[in-house]
Amino acid sequence: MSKLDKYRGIIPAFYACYDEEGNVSGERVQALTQHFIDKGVKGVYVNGSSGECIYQSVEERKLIIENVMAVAKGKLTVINHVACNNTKDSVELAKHSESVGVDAIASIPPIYFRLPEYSIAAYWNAISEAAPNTDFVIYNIPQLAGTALTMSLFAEMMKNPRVIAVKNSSMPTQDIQMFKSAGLAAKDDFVVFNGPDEQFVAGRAIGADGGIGGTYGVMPELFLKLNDLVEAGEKKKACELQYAINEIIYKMCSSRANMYAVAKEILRTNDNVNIGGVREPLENLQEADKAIAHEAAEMVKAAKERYLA
Ligand SMILES: CC(=O)N[C@H](C=O)[C@@H](O)[C@H](O)[C@H](O)CO
Ligand SMILES: CC(=O)C(=O)O
Repeated sequence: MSKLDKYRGIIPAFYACYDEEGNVSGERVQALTQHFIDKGVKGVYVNGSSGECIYQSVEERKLIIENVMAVAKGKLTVINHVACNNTKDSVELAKHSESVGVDAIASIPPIYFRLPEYSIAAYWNAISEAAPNTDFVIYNIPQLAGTALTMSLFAEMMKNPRVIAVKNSSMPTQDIQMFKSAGLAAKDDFVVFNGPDEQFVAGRAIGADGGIGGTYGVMPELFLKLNDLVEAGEKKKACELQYAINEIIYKMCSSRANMYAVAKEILRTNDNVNIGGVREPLENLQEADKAIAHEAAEMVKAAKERYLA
């Protein structure tokens, strides 16, 4: 058993939880956390893209992780994404994360300005130093961040003993292999998380230890089953379930509204968990989007009946 086994499995990306006025709701954060515990997932990835972190204040992000920890402590592996695009605020969130006892902190690179690699490394290392007893996860999501994790930057970050994983959301699954191989060459153990939910089976096949995903939250049972099939070497069944999951994701992405608004409507419909809407400029649901969300919710139910029997 490795110290890093707590990261190996299905880790839903936590959604932003708002009240009816659009304010962060601690109560709803706790309800969603409990919902994920009941579903049996390995952990949660808080305050990431799916958590709408780039539209939230430092204080709101503290409130969110405090409420997650109030329910999840000892029951889930908790990874808190702390990047704020400036070192000072990110350091503050890293410190706070350690004080509330998260398992790991994570960070994207700084966005907007194209910074040299030594500045990105300095940013990540400053954040990591602010949580000296907490694991650190590099978040590689070049299509949104505008900066990719290169092998030279990765090699530089391997010098930091707290860096234990990459959450890889780039589209080439080969990137997973590259980080996994280089990580294991540098350290006794190293974790790579699959990012693109639509490629879970492929990502696991090429070396991902598990996954962190933005759509797991509306169908955790299906991803848990998918992970079991991969572990059992049931390639044909795994592909069949992956295809069914992908149809659900394509449906979720077919609305005018933001995908997370659709995800929240599915949670309300299928699971009776109400975490509000999305924060502007993300687009909330109009009637046509609600119909799409309800179709997706039905597809989730049908897939559960078909594949979990
Ligand atoms: C670009 C992006 O946001 N990727 C997420 C994290 O890696 C995924 O989990 C997606 O939300 C998911 O694959 C749906 O497209
Ligand atoms: C995985 C993902 O969607 C997130 O960063 O929240």
